[in-house]
Formats: sequence, C-alpha cells, structure tokens
Amino acid sequence: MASGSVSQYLLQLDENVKKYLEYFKSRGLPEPSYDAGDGLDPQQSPPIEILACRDAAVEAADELHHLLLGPLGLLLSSPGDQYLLLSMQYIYRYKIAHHVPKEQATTFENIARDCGLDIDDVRRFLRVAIARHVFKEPKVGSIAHTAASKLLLDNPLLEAWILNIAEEFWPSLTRMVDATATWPGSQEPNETGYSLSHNTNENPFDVIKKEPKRQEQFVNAMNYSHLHSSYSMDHLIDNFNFGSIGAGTIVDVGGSHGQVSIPIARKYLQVKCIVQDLPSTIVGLDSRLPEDLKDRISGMAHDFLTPQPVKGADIYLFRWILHDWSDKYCVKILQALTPALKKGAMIVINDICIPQPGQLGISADRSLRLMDISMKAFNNARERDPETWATLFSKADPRFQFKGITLPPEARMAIILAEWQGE
Ligand SMILES: C[S@@+](CC[C@H](N)C(=O)[O-])C[C@H]1O[C@@H](n2cnc3c(N)ncnc32)[C@H](O)[C@@H]1O
Repeated sequence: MASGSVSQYLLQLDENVKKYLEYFKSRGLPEPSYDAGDGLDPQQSPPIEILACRDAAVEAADELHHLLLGPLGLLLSSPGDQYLLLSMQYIYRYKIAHHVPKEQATTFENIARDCGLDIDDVRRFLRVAIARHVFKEPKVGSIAHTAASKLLLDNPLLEAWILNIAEEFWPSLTRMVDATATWPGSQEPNETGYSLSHNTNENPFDVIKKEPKRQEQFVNAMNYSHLHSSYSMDHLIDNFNFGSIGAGTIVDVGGSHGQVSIPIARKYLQVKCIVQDLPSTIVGLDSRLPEDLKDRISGMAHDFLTPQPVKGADIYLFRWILHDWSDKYCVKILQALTPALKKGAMIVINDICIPQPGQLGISADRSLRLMDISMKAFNNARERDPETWATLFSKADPRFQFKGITLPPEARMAIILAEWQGE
C-alpha cells in the first residue's frame, strides 16, 4: 500500500475540506460541528462527488494523524483500535514479527509454514495490521517490516503492555456494560467486566498472581506505562518536603520493594521509613536494602485494610495505591489508619488527579478518561478528580482535614494532602 507524505496529505485535506465546506455554504447550511452534526438530510444524500471529497478528507486526516503519531505512537494508540489490538495479539502469540526478515520481504506462505499456522488466518490477521501500517505488503502476497512492526521485535516491556491490554483489559471492557446490569453501582473488585469476561469471582490481582508468566506480564506492563518522565518519583520527592519531619517516621503503605522509600531516604538524610506491604511482597526486603540505608528503612508485613500497627508516625504515604480501589475500600483503608494517628500526622497521597472537564487538552483528557474507565472494568477502581479525593477523607472521618492537591509541573501524579486533627 503506497503511503503519501505529510505535506501531500495536508494538501489533500485542505483541498477536499474546502470543497466539502463549499457545498454546505451553497446550501445555506452551517459548518459541521460536534453539537449540530453535519445538518444533512439522511434521506437526501449530497452528490457523490461531494461524498468523495469528504472521504478523501477523512482519509487524509487519518493518515496525517498516524504519520504524526510516529511508529511508537501508532502502536500505543492500539487500545483505541481493538482490531489492530487483536491482530497484534495474534502476531505476538506466534512470534510472527521474528519470521519477517528485517530488511527484505517474505510471503504469507513462508510465515504460515514457519509458524505452523493456517495461511488464510495469517493473511487476514496480518492485513488488519498492514492496514494500519504495522508491516506492509509491497506487492500482493509479500510482507515486509515497517518502522512500527520492527518495534514488535525484542521490546519485552512494550510486548507486555500490548498483551496485557489484549488479554487482561480488553475482554473486561467488552463485558463491563453487562457488569453494570448484573451488579449496578457495585464497588466490589470481583463484580466487574473482568469477572464476567474471565469467568471468575476473585479479585483480578489474585487471579493474575496465580500464574507467574501472567504476573510478570502485568508487572512489566505497569513498568512500561510508568517509564515516561511524567511518572518519575522525583516529582514527589522534589515537591513535598519530607525533611520537614526531621528524624521523624514515614510509613510507606503498600510500599512494595521500597522503590519510593529508598529515594526518599537518600534525599532526606534523617527520616526513617517503614515499608509496609503484603507478606509475599515484603519478605526479604530488609536483606535487599542498600547497606547505607538499613538503619533508616525497614520492612513490615501489613494488610492496609486492617488496623495500622505503627502508631504515632509523622507521615503515612500512599503512592500509586488508592487508584486501585473503589471509594468504599479507600474509605476503609483511611479508616484503618485512624487508631494509629497522632494529632498533626500527614496523609500524603501520590496518585492521578483528573482535572475538571475542559481544563486539559483534548488528548490528555481523553487518555485520563480511558484510564478511569479501564480501572472500572478491571476491578471497580477509579481515577479521581479533586472533589472525589476530598470526599474520600470526609467520608472516612471528619477529623481528617483535607489540605489540597498540587500537581508538580510536568507530572502526571498529583500530591494530595490531609492532616489528622484528632487527638
Ligand atoms: C501499584 S503498587 C505501588 C507500589 C509503590 N507504592 C510504588 O509507588 O511503586 C501497589 C502495591 O500495593 C500492595 N498491596 C495491594 N494490596 C495490599 C494490601 N491489602 N495491603 C498492603 N499492600 C497491598 C501491592 O502488593 C503493591 O506492592
């Protein structure tokens, strides 16, 4: 399939949109808009040449979009294009990208033979990808790499990201409307699109954990999505003064392997950190800590849905935790803290905060909305806006004083603060 250049598509778009709009003007119709649609009478279609202009303009816009995204962007836009996603799942499962020479063409027949696949399936799945410039068909029946298909080679985190969406999230999305009918308004992690599509009544995290390969894929996918500098830990560490507590204690709730506590302790030279997580995650943490931090960081097994055992700490930190839980469970998690809190203790949350509609550009807003709905499909969790964050604290206990939200420049994750006012 021949592809034009950016300038050619721009010209094609400009010429065809002008002709299309001229038609509207000549009929006294307003320009098409999101609010009013195109104002055309469905019974009386415009002349065929006008429809052809529209189609040419749409095609030029699509192609400009794809070219400007670049090869990586093209692949990453796949969650919005389930057909490409399906095709990539097929390509990954049978390692097809590895059977196409990097610099030459091969044939569908060769691929089918080398991978032991049905030739008709190979042709059909690959042509879905080719239609989005993932591989190309330089002449009928032959197949060669494009920049995007080359990214499917030897890129394990990208592979995990795409397969995790294809295998864990996408099936959940296809059943989430059914889930809203089966369990209206549910806040339970096992009453979701995931539950229906994966035929389980367990929390998806527990389902995935049972299979080491699936767990590895999930962890790699999460790591891939956090590679972008907007997710860097530095945004938290440089924009919240953990040093203000002097030699005080930070409880890093759900702190995993200490990936947050370690850089905090490195920057703030007096603070002590207690990393809490489930027993299977926290086991062995103390021996894995860097030697120079062993006297200031320690690990502790703790389920954050049960009462907090560390009493009187200065800061309780939740990084990348609460977005994995519905409001009902976030309230429980916050309530589980209260028996341990001293007056003035700070609750520091580092998580996504969706600005009010209209405050972000359309694509940034769209990507947060997609994340939010994916969390719902997965385990009834959610991304929150400022109001929803504030409400969590007031629902948990009126003695939490909500102190506000800051979004450091260039950061995706906001810093959300509350202070305990109880005695
Ligand atoms: C997305 S990770 C965040 C890890 C770390 N805070 C960070 O920012 O990199 C969520 C963590 O919560 C832990 N977790 C999940 N359920 C938990 C529970 N009930 N009690 C304690 N930790 C839990 C997981 O084991 C995991 O380490």
